[in-house]
Amino acid sequence: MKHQEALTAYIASFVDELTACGVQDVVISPGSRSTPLAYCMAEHEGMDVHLNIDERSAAFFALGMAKEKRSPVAILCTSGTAAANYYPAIVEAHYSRVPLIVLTADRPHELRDIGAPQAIDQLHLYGKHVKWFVEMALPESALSMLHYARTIAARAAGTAVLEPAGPVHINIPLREPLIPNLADMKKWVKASEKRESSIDIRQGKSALADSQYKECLELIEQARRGLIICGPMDIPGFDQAVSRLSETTGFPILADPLSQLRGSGYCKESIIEGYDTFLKDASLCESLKPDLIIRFGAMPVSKPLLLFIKGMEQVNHMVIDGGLGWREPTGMGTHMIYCEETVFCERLALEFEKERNREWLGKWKAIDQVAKQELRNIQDETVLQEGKLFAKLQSLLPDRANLVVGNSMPIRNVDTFFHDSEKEIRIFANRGANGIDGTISTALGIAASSEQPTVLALGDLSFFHDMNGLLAAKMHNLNLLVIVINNDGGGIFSYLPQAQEERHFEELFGTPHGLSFEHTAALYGANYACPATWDEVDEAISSWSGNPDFRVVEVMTDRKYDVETYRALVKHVSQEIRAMRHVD
Ligand SMILES: Cc1ncc(C[n+]2csc(CCOP(=O)(O)OP(=O)(O)O)c2C)c(N)n1
Ligand SMILES: C=C(O[C@H]1C=C[C@H](C(=O)CCC(=O)O)[C@@H](C(=O)O)[C@@H]1O)C(=O)O
Ligand SMILES: [Mg+2]
Repeated sequence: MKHQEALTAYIASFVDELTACGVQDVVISPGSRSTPLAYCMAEHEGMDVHLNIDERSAAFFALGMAKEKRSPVAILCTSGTAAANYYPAIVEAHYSRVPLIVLTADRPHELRDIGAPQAIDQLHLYGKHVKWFVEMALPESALSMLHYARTIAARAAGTAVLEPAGPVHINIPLREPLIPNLADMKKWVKASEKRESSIDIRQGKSALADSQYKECLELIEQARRGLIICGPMDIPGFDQAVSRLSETTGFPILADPLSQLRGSGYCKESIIEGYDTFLKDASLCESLKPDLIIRFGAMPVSKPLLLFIKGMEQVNHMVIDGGLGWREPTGMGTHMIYCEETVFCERLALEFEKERNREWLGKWKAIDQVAKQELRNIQDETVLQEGKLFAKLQSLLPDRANLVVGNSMPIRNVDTFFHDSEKEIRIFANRGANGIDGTISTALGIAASSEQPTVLALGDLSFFHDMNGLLAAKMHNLNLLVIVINNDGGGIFSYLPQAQEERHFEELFGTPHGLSFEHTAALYGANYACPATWDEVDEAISSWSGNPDFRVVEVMTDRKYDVETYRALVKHVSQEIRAMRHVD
């Protein structure tokens, strides 16, 4: 009895504190050692349990939920390789600053490193990819230990959301028998809350030091050809603040598809979306050289933009990072400013009420308009082509939706072709580590926590990589439109230098597999369509928009044709821009 009492009191207190600190969703994968936590979480009214059998999928599912909710989600698994399967999603959470509470049940110390079953070394299992690691003490019912359990829970939740947000790992050794007494759970929760409510771990918004403020003000005041560059980020209200900064400084905003600025009503006048295409033209880059760069968020998807910045010798390049990190791969940053991004914009925008020169902004907007106009010619394509699919997508989506985009070519096609959106589309992708794993599960986590319909667009290898993840849609009756662009392999490699070498290319990089996914859709209970014409694509997607369900739409394309079409279009864009009068 003593053992069960200690187990129940301790775990119930821990779980109650997690919910009190805002952790109200947990993705649980089945196991025995994690039994007391699973039972108490399922029993606790403040905790929603989402069962996901495959731990790799489960962790990405939680990642998607946490991204959509902008708050921490817990994951719980048993000991052994179950815990190791969490690792890919933890890496992505680390680099994309998503708060996860990783709970791994473990064998007690006497069963470690002696050949006992399902006992691996789980201490610091995820290395530097978690912000904090702790191994909890074994359960005890002393009040001080119940307070300790609460403190660990509160510290984990608080640490996960402190900037830069990220995953924290709690390893929980548990001795058999593992069944708690759920009838006593409420009693112990009450008994252990005999103290102030959960520890309040707060963080002030990082502000701008006066000395930095003065220097930023001076640099902006002196600049005549400033650029605001917004990479992947998701800060509610930032769009209005950065739009104000652009308005008062006259600086254009180069907006990555994951900046949440494309489609924002605030930035229409100053947003530039076609830069990935026209910055491929080296001579044009020269005429667009800025005298100041102010960069927010992670590094944009666009490699041409990265190369453009890398060519900026003698240009002041401010990186504004409220997450106190170092996301500066260009090597050209001159000022690393640890200030909350919206605070920075609001503080500095106020200083420039007077009218500023608009020619520079006008030049960028004119070039961008020509580029986007020419890119829209992709609509003339008659065969199924990946670029046209993304160009059409925004007209086919509902007015408010989540668009989750796979890495490799899908995110680059969104960058190139998804613009001038009049709809409220939140765009998500796993750009922390650019993995092709876990994409389906991430999208289903977003679908599970969002009120809006969710669409996933990804490649065939990315689809193959996480087919297991589809089970969550079937188990939890989730709606998701999965658009899989099947070019029978890794299309992106056809854009890379590897494609110059015929030998071994298909074997090592193209990796054709000959799969189509109709049976996969059937296995997981999804509706399925494989449109053969653009009219059928329109029907398959727009009919879903009208009545969302769980649907796989497989669009067959040709890798070689897609590269040729894209390159011809880029060339044409460049020619049209050179033909413009005042672009010197
Ligand atoms: C887990 C993981 N494995 C391998 C890679 C390397 N990689 C990047 S893109 C790519 C091919 C992706 O193919 P697909 O999803 O079909 O997209 P496509 O390039 O055809 O658009 C690969 C293997 C990766 N980024 N992540
Ligand atoms: C496939 C991998 O990722 C590579 C894919 C594309 C990148 C690239 O060069 C794209 C070119 C463009 O967008 O114009 C490449 C890079 O960033 O250098 C990535 O490494 C991979 O396995 O790394
Ligand atoms: Mg592919």
